[in-house]
Amino acid sequence: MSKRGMLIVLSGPSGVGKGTVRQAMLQDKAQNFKYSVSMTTRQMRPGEVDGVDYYFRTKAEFESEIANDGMLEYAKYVDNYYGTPLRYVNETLASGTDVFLEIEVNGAMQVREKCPDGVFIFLTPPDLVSLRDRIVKRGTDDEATIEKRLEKARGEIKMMQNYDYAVVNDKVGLAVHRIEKIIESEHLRVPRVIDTYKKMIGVVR
Ligand SMILES: Nc1ncnc2c1ncn2[C@@H]1O[C@H](COP(=O)(O)OP(=O)(O)OP(=O)(O)O)[C@@H](O)[C@H]1O
Ligand SMILES: Nc1nc2c(ncn2[C@@H]2O[C@H](COP(=O)(O)O)[C@@H](O)[C@H]2O)c(=O)[nH]1
Repeated sequence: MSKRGMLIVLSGPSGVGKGTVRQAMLQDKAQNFKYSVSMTTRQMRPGEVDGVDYYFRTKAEFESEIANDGMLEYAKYVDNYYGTPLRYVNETLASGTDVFLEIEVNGAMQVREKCPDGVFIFLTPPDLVSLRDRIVKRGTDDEATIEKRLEKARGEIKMMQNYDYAVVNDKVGLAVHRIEKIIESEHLRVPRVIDTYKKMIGVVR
């Protein structure tokens, strides 16, 4: 039986750079995880592609997925639904491949309940001024939305205590390196490798 994949959850306030870091990690051919594309009811931003950046759905479609138990987790964030389709995560983990979720804190806590052996990483900004700068420079949100996102950021940063690791995104390359080290170490944790060694002991005897 092949070993089950590891679930990696990355959270952090809006604009901290989760998407940027994840994309940089996906460029690294040595990384062997699949990104789980989320579902959302928010408007598509210029350049975003349905099925790549998100599955863009209506509120009714999203609520029907919830009713059909199709979501691993979901949350409302700044007036829209966001959630993780369950089937892709289950199938990918079962095939032995790691799955990477990039989700906000309330959804992450739902995942924590359901998958306590996941690895929960919180990406932090160096400070709140840099966070604001990043959201403003990204240019995807109007002033009112930026304020709502920043207001949420303080509460989200408090939730860091519920995560296993905190990684500062000062420089993208450094943040990527830190997360890659975490993933590498997590793969070596005894509960994850014990089955392999049990087999070895069986052969020795
Ligand atoms: N280390 C960094 N230094 C400076 N700018 C950065 C850094 N990391 C990301 N950025 C910039 O910050 C902006 C926000 O990044 P990104 O969209 O990846 O954030 P996010 O956390 O995924 O946001 P959201 O949760 O809203 O989707 C982008 O313009 C990105 O280029
Ligand atoms: N609980 C979930 N949160 C998610 C998911 N996908 C993305 N997100 C988070 O939503 C906010 C806003 O994202 P944006 O693309 O509108 O800037 C951000 O914190 C994302 O990480 C999900 O499936 N579940």
